[in-house]
Amino acid sequence: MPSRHLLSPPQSHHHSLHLVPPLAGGITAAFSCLLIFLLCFRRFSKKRTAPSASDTDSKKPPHRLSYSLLRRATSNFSPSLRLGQGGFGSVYRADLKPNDTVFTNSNVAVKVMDSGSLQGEREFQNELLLSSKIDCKYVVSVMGFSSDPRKRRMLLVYELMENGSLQDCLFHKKSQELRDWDKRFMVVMHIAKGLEYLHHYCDPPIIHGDIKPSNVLLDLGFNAKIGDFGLARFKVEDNVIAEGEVKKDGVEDNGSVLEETESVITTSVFEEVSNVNHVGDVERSPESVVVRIEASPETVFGVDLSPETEVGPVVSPRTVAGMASPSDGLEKTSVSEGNFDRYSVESGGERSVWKKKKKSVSGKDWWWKQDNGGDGESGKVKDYVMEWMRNEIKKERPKSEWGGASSSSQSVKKTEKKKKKRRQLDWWVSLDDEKNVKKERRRPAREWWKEEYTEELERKKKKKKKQMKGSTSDDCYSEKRCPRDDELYSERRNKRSRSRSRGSRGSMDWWLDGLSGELWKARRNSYDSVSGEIPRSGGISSTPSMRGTVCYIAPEYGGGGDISEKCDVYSFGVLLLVVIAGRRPLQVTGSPMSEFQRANLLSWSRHLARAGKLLDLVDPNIQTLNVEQALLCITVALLCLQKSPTRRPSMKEVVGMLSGDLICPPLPVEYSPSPPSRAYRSHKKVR
Ligand SMILES: Nc1ncnc2c1ncn2[C@@H]1O[C@H](COP(=O)(O)OP(=O)(O)OP(=O)(O)O)[C@@H](O)[C@H]1O
Repeated sequence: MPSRHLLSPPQSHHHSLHLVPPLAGGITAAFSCLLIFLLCFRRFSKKRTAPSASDTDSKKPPHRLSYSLLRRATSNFSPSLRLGQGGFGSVYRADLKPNDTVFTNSNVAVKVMDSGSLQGEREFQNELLLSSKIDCKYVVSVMGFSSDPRKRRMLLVYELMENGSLQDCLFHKKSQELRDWDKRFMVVMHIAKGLEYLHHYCDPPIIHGDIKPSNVLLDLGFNAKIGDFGLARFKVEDNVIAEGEVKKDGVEDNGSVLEETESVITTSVFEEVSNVNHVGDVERSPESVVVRIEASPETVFGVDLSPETEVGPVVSPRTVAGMASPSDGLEKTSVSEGNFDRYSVESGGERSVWKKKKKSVSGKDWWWKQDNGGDGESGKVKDYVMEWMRNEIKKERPKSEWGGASSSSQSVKKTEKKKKKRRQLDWWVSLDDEKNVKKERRRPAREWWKEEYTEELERKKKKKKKQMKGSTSDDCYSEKRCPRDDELYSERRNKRSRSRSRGSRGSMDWWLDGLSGELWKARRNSYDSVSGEIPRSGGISSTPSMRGTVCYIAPEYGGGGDISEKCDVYSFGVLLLVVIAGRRPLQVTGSPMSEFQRANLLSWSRHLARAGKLLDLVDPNIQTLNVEQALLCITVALLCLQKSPTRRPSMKEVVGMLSGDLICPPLPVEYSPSPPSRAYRSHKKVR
């Protein structure tokens, strides 16, 4: 028995040895089948859930091309082939010979970055790095590049968008096609889908950071694509900082590598921002404000774009995010309290350099400062816009009608004195007080303003009453009275500005409602691609800064606050209004006063919403208007423009609402023509 017992195990072992290979093989095969199936399923489901993703099979990284090839293709960068001028370079049409490249499309656009501009270099690198991650038919694709750091040559090759930018088509060419509502709606949908792709289908998600009409390009069929990723960045989850939170070292971290880098910002017109519209003979709109960061790209980015460097997707998001926002710390800190390594401001040859300070103020503070017209540089945005508007009025005002105040130098001096005194008071009133202003001309504006102002005061009173009753509901659309969006947003601001008198939110504050941005460090002006000129000061629409564009930039982002997709959503809201209204966000046209109330598109649209006249916003040039769609678009835009980022819809929701897949919620109470009566009834009950 023992011998049998002893023999049997080897037998069974031998037997099992025979069984193991097929069994293991079977398991491995089954496992690998399962793995393959899962992978396929994931890919398939990703494609199905991302309808906005490109219909191309795979994204090819941008090709390196030789400088001479691109020079030949653009006839030595002939001015006749120039498509437009951006903040940091010119864009040319290029005709590549089929033998020269691997591109199927021989017509391309070549952007020649200005040499010696650090911001230009930053944008060049950003575009390349992000393009390797983007594969969407609603985004302009970067096909190639040419780079020679020693000669400071940086060129980007894009797919050619035959109809240029949306800005040009809307405001300069006034394209006939865009008079068709369906085309406009299609453009809006494409932009929304492009953003939806960036926010929801990119891995990691990408925040564009500078959505505006000049960064939307149109192809032959007026299909819109989002371009210019110079300010874009990857969303880095672990980098999210709670509202107002300051990191241990006192500096908010936005993934910036520049905080540790000694750099110099040189802004030659910094001082001009607050009070100048004209420099020399050139009419300066806010677009013409320049900021340059001067440092070698190597020290700033730590990236070598030497000819041997391959551009591919081997860059970690973290690195890219850092690279995408190298100026964050620098800007942010310099905006608020001069917390910077070295910040140099040149003005009229004068140059001063500050050393690093330790104290830092959060981005929100910056915004409050802006809004409050607080001291420091940031407060100059409002001053500047006020100044700009005054100049606009003067320009628009015919001398025969308004002459008294401006005809004699004496009266000009008096007006100047008055201006200074009344800057903190009421701007509209100061206008009214100007000598020889015909009563009948000023009355409508004044009455209109009074109406607005009284409404505002009444709303504030009501708000206070409600607060005293202890309304705490956070649901905007619930039956209970809920805090309005701007109530939520301004709660903190009110706390900070207790020192200000209660009624000190003057008409200018109301008028500036929704205007945000960083005028003082706006980057170089982009020229109109058609005229090749600096845009007429008919509007402050395209004022790009290193963090976005005035009027398009979300308030929380402008101050160096946390960047999120909701910043893009806000910019999209502005863009949506611009496309529907066919005008710039800030624009004075025609006779001074009658048009003046409409000058700020954002506050005008809010005013119309409250008055229940949303359709008045629609561009009168639009033919075959689809009223329902137009109303839907305006409603979505207003939802996107809510000051509290959390209340703004996501781009997925925006696409859902615009395409009719999602039901659009009603407008927030502050935009409703009449406050919901039930809300008040419920309060009475509480009483
Ligand atoms: N791929 C393209 N196809 C056709 N035209 C283009 C293309 N890219 C740019 N352009 C034209 O060149 C102009 C300048 O573009 P660019 O991206 O350099 O600057 P911008 O976006 O207008 O300004 P900024 O860079 O200051 O934001 C655009 O307004 C557009 O008219």
